Amino acid sequence: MSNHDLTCKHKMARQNGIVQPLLTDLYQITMAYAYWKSGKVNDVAVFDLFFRNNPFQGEFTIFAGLEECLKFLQNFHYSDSDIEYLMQTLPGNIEPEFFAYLKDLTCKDIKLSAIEEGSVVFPRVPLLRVEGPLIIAQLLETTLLTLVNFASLMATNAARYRMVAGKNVSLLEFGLRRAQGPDGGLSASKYAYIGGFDGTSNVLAGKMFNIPVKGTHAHSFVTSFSTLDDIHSVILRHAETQEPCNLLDLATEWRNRVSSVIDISPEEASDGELAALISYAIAFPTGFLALVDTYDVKRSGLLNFCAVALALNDCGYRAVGIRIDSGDLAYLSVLARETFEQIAEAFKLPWFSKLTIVASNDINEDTILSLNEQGHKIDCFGIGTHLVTCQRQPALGCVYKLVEINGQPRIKLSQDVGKVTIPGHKEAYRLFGADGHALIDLLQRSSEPAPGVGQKVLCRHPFQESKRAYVIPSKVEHLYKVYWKDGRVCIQPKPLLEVRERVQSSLRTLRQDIKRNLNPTPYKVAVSDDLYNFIHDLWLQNAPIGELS
Ligand SMILES: Nc1ncnc2c1ncn2[C@@H]1O[C@H](COP(=O)(O)OP(=O)(O)OP(=O)(O)O)[C@@H](O)[C@H]1O
Ligand SMILES: O=P(O)(O)OC[C@H]1O[C@H](OP(=O)(O)OP(=O)(O)O)[C@H](O)[C@@H]1O
Ligand SMILES: O=C(O)c1cccnc1
Ligand SMILES: [Mg+2]
Repeated sequence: MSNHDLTCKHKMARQNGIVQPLLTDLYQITMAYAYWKSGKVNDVAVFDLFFRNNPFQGEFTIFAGLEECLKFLQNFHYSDSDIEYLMQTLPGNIEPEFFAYLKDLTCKDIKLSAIEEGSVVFPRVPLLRVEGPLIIAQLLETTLLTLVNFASLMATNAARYRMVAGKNVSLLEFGLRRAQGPDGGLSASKYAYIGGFDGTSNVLAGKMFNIPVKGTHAHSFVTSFSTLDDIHSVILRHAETQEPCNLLDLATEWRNRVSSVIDISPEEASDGELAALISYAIAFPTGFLALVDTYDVKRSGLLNFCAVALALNDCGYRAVGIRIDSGDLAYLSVLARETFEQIAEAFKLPWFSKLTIVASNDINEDTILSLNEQGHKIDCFGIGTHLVTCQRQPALGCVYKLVEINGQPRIKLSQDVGKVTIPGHKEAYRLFGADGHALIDLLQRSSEPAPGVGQKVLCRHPFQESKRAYVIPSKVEHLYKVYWKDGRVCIQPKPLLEVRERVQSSLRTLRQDIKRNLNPTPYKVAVSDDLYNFIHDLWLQNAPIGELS
């Protein structure tokens, strides 16, 4: 296991090169031309980016991806080859002046307001508000969505794993091999860390984002050894005296002694496995964490591991622990802990009882909950597939909707009331109760005064007339800050470690019933009375009156 230096100074790391203006849907560029052709170059728009439902049958979401959005705005520029490609690809009738216009486009006239990255967020409350020239704001849609959707889904997924695992268990992300391609894997590692994982096996993610990189070894390392003769060198120098120690002799002797303590015959244990573990211990005497389930955890892996760990102890080194990657993880972790306790007792080595037990193999939220009920003795979960592919819900449905143009509100109607957009330039506030918990998120028109502490505010359900409540907040948090304006980043994004801490502090403001795994209570999102009337007046103005025949 290796630890990464966390004290490294934060800098806005370079963006994955794939994030560029052409990483968008064709229709954004064709619309840009049609806007341009129809004289909308000076139109000013407001777009909201929001989601409609929390993922994973939960009642909260973690907002992530903001830092990457800022880097995208900062670097937004069509290169010569981009323009050349568009000229070849778009229909031949497109006027050359449009390409000249695209060539000079930047995000200098865009203003981006956002909720702080790592915050808990809720349906319908915009995460980003993008204001500026219609054409440019429109061109940003797909890329901003792709940067926020998976990031927030992953961070939420990871935060849920952290909640069920509890704070005393380590969580490692092992998903790169199973992720949705290289970019999915890289993003998964970054946002798993933000959501509360402690490290990743993904080395590039470690380098790019300054995330601790950790790992053990695979079954192939064990199966590549067949007999004790496969050991290349049996010598390890003592940690202090530098005297050469024969680790094979020591481990063989210890295997006999351990076998009588735990009542497992050394004949049953695999010599190939012992050879592999000795070789691994010689390579990593200070980081000996061995996979013990290649043949049989009880009859071979544990015995061989204890033998090598005790041999290492004779050479002045302490082993780290084991990983179990198959079988009944509750039963095997309890068995391993009992074995370590027996050895600690028999050979007067109290630290042996505290050796780390890592478990992996298709683990998900439900597995962890079940293992908790069974009283497992696992210190660390290594989690891949379910975490990084977000198998339980593979997409967060963030959308990007026009809510105002040239100062005029816009509404998108739908048969499905939940899909009707909330029009106009709005502010969002989080109102807290006397016990410090967040009570409700309130959307208001930007022209309204902010709700005041100790003042009674009428909070209304955006679409159900009879659902309303008075709230007297003991604290009011304005959710938006301007992150990008006049062509520059106004608030530097926080280092990853601080965003990771923000996730936990933000989650602490939620009542437990909102966070529980089974049938959580919904958190309320409301609109002011003013905004309620504004929505419904606009709705009536825009909804066609049908004719019955
Ligand atoms: N005690 C337990 N309670 C609940 N789920 C468990 C427990 N132990 C393991 N699991 C989960 O059960 C599944 C077992 O997977 P599977 O049936 O493939 O068995 P396996 O042990 O991997 O088999 P194999 O030896 O073939 O690799 C995994 O998803 C694992 O996380
Ligand atoms: O199970 P996940 O949550 O995706 O975690 C990652 C898995 O990747 C590794 O082996 P791999 O699955 O490649 O092979 P194995 O199952 O045969 O061990 C590891 O041993 C885990 O099992
Ligand atoms: O380091 C490990 O143990 C590891 C890394 C990736 C996938 N499975 C396990
Ligand atoms: Mg596996």
